[in-house]
Amino acid sequence: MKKTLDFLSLKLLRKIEIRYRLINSFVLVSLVPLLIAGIVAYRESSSASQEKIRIFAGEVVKQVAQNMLQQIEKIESSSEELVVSERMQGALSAYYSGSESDRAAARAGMTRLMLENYGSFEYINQKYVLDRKHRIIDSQVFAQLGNGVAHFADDAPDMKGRPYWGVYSTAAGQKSVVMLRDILFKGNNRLAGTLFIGLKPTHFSRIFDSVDLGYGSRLFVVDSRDGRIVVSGGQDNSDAVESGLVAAIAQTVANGGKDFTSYQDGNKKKHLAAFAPIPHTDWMVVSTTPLNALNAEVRSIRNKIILIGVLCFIVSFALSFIIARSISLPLKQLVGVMKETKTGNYLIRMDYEGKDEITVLSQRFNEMASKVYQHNEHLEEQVAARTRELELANQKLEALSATDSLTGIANRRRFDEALTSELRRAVRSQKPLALLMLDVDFFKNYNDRYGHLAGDACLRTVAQILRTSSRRATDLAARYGGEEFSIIVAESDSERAIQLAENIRAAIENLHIPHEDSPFGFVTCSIGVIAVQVDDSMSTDTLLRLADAAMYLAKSQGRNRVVLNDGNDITGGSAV
Ligand SMILES: Nc1nc2c(ncn2[C@@H]2O[C@H](COP(=O)(O)OP(=O)(O)OP(=O)(O)O)[C@@H](O)[C@H]2O)c(=O)[nH]1
Repeated sequence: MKKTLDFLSLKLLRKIEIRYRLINSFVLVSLVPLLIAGIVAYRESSSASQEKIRIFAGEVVKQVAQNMLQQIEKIESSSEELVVSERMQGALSAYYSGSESDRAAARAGMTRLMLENYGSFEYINQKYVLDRKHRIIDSQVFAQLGNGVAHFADDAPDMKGRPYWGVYSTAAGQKSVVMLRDILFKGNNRLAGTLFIGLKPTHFSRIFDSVDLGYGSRLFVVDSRDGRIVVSGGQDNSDAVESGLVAAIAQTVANGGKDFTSYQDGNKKKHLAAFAPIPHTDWMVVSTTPLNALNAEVRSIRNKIILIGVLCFIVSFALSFIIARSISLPLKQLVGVMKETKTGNYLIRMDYEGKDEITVLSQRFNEMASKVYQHNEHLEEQVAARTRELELANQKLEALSATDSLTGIANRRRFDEALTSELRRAVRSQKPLALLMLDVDFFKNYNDRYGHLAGDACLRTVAQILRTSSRRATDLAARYGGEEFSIIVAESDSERAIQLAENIRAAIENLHIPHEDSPFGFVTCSIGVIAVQVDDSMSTDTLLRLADAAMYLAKSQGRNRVVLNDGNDITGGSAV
């Protein structure tokens, strides 16, 4: 059970978008009960209408049959007195056995008798006495009428003493409801004649003329032997009923049914029929109701239900659409902004106005996005700070790697790089490049006398002089190694280079740093100078070698002096 539920709710339904799930559920919830109620109501009201007509029409036909019987019995009982009356019996005896004058008198007597008995009844339009051969015993009657009446009487079944009721139509089409009654001689019980009483059909139809069952119902009396309509109500002028009706009644009666049946007419349309037999006759009072008309009311209810259903569908669809939208749209928005964060955009925010779960979710998302954004910002700041620190450290490292730790001026590495690039530049610019090589005189002695630390201090002082002397941006003073220093002087001719070297030498000398183990009595230096027009063939080694040679020449010439090597020969300087 749980598995099925999980499969339906967590797997199958989740393949459908939320809004479609919601719309479907709304529509189902609103329509299914309505449909069920509608179908039930339709069925109920349909069978209720049929039941109503069954009871109502059943009662009506019974009542009409009752009233018809009363009328029939009334006619029958009055006729019974007439046929046994002395005047009728005497007139008939005279008719059969008297002379011609007696027969004529009998005819006249019977005519009078009939007039006296029935003349005052407006609803009786035919009143004859027929002889044994069914001829009308009245000389006034037309032969054609006489023949019709005779045929009618001939065709009537033997009712074994009871009156027969049938429908007689004249040649002119006038219809009468006729009672035929045998007249017997009282003395010998032999047949003397037949009483023919024709009544206007309206005499019976007025009984139910005013009865209206509604639903297009018809009410009539039918002869069950031939299906002919005896009398019918209202404007109904039909002569006979549909054949299906009589058969259906006969079938129903044969199956034990008493008062209700249904049948199909020639157009295959179904009708309901209530019937009630009129005792002592072959007649039935029948009421028929077309099922179609009966269901019209029900159909109208059904149509109303359909209309309400459609309206409910539209309303529920609109409602469910709005509600589904209120859920799915913010969810979609949420999914959208979440996707956006994949690109790193954490400044995006959800709009939230409401009190539902999605609002809470949106708020939480916004808070989370803010936090992530702040965290990222902080992280970026940290990274930037670290990068700056790293750059500074790198710069420091770079400076350190290019600086001599003792003197603070450029070291040998830095010097080599600078010399290489200045050499290239000088080749390109075709301007002279000068190089000074400086060595502290008798420095071993200085160390030995004053100690290594004093030696270091001395080297720092010399370096300071070099730094302050090489003020041009392109000049570079470096510790070449030990107590040796070098200065690159770019774009400089020998004159300026010698001048610079001389300034340095003099500056060191003028410091008068005591050096008791030097013939000068204080710290001095020897400087070799080169100032050359360089070309592609020249290397840094060549330059250094030339400068070195000049410097050693200065040493060999007595120290504390500047010697120029112009590339051709070495020009010895002298102590100033
Ligand atoms: N205090 C100190 N002494 C150093 C340093 N580097 C080299 N020296 C010393 O410098 C001295 C160089 O001596 P030498 O090359 O023999 O030459 P000199 O004594 O200067 O004599 P000349 O160069 O011929 O005038 C050595 O005694 C080294 O120990 C240093 O960083 N600090």
